[in-house]
Amino acid sequence: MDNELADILIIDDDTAVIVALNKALKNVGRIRFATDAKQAFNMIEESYPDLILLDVELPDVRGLEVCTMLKNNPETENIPILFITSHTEMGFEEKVFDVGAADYIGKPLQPRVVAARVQTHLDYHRAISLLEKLAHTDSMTTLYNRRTFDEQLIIESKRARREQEPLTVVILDIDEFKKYNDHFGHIEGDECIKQIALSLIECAKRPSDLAARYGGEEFALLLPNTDNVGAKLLLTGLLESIQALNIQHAPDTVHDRVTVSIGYKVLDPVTETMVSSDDWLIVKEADKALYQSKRNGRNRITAFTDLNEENS
Ligand SMILES: Nc1nc2c(ncn2[C@@H]2O[C@H](COP(=O)(O)OP(=O)(O)OP(=O)(O)O)[C@@H](O)[C@H]2O)c(=O)[nH]1
Repeated sequence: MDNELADILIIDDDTAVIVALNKALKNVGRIRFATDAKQAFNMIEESYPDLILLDVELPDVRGLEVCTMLKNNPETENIPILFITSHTEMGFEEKVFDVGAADYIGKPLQPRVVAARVQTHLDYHRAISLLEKLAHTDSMTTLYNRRTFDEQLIIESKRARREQEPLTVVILDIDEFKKYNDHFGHIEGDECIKQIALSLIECAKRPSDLAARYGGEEFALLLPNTDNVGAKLLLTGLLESIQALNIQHAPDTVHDRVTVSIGYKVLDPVTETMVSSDDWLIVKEADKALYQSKRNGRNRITAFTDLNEENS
């Protein structure tokens, strides 16, 4: 919602309240309204609002239940919800906060107080979202950062074991990048890293795929539900798309265009037991495969299983 007017959803069956809130918030955001819970859920599904103002008493479902449902859904749990209420009895405030509401606004409505409270929660929500984005992404490439990769690796390896699905981890590294930097300079080096990052984003297309900058000129991919055949196909496409970038390399390099070396490991529930106490083993094995790609001449893909075959 950066630089855009906030999207505020009012859920209330009282027309007078909707009109009053609309007037109070006209400079704060773009207003949508629903008069019952069913209509509200349809509107939320259409596009997630930045903030919800919710009546305690709705014709179909109680406001507290609506709030609980939204807070139990990972897609909507972070939307701030402010209750509109004329309830003044003891314990009511606690109930509102118990179901995860951000705040409540008492009736009769005071327009300036409503606008100030809503603005405060929008600013707070915007700041938290920005901090979360900064904490999880690499600012230079917009890829996820290593911390996010590490967190997701634990989650996805647990899921793969539980659901008996394959999981592929890929590590890749730009070839002879020191020579590129030494020849063209660090600014050009950064541009080269950004272009490789874009190729990764294009190749890892599934919503569950995760592309990360793992270190300086090193990247990682986490590909849930991807077996060896799928991994090979995707990585061959990646190698080709990086070759197609046609970035001239420094003199005295093995390849005259910028290339990458790739190593990967598939945890396959059919061929091996996935019980391992070391979540990082899969990364270490993908890394070993990467170094085999380097040793074999770079600009190539090596699976960890290929190493075992080479050694046998
Ligand atoms: N421009 C730029 N360079 C970086 C960045 N991060 C790491 N590097 C450079 O990447 C280079 C990596 O060099 P090495 O680890 O020696 O490996 P290499 O030259 O790529 O050789 P191989 O990995 O064996 O193919 C170093 O010169 C780092 O300074 C970055 O963010 N920007």
